[in-house]
Amino acid sequence: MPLIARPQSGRQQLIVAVDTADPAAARQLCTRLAPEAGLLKLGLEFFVANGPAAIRAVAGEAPVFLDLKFHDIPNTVAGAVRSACAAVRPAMLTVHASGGAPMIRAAREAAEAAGGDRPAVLAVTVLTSLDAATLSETGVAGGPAQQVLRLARIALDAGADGLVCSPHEVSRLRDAFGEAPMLVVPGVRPRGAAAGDQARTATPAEAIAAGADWIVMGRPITGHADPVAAARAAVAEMPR
Ligand SMILES: O=C(O)c1cc(=O)[nH]c(=O)n1[C@@H]1O[C@H](COP(=O)(O)O)[C@@H](O)[C@H]1O
Repeated sequence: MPLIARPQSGRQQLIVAVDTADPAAARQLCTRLAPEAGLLKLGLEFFVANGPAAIRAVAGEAPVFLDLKFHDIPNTVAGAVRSACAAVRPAMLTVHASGGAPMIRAAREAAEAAGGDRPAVLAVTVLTSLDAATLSETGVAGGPAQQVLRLARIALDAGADGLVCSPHEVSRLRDAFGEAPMLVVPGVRPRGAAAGDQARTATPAEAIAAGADWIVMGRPITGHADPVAAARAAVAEMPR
């Protein structure tokens, strides 16, 4: 069962996060941006408002990254992965690495059992919105980089195909785990763009140079007056 191919370079490495509850706006963004990107990411905001059938309706034939960040007991996550595979046929989906090894294993097994082209199971490590102080309030000592490495080891040993991390941890993950894990990297901001609620950020050029396979960008593209031009500018920045 083939997984999504690792992108070579350029626009294949861009994932656009289409975060809106409005199906007409989502459809317009997807139609305009699918030719500019490797995947379209649809997540909680769109899914909760519109459901799984609407994801296929707005994305068409474009590969979809279904970002619902499952985090529950293994049986429930396995069921959610089965349902997601049947309803959306995503190329990628997310679970929280902090759900632990049995949960991640259950997600991988459910993805394998779905048949056809199974989705890549990505484990979200430490959210890019968390800085060291906010993370430590949750009881995690040692800072984001240490926690990302800890969760990455658990996730990869339990069968995750890849990891979601901030640009700040990419080179450390490559040093520790080599080329094998797919690294999907949000928290990416062109120079001068508003960080918003993102805490651990870098530019598209920095994230790709550090070893990201894909970068995820939402608002700097979808909130731009010309989303196609913003997507092309991000791709133009990437080292080849
Ligand atoms: O799993 C994700 O994609 C994700 C993980 C993470 O740690 N941080 C993060 O921002 N994301 C997602 O990446 C996208 C970033 O959007 P912007 O901040 O608008 O570029 C959002 O859809 C987030 O849900």
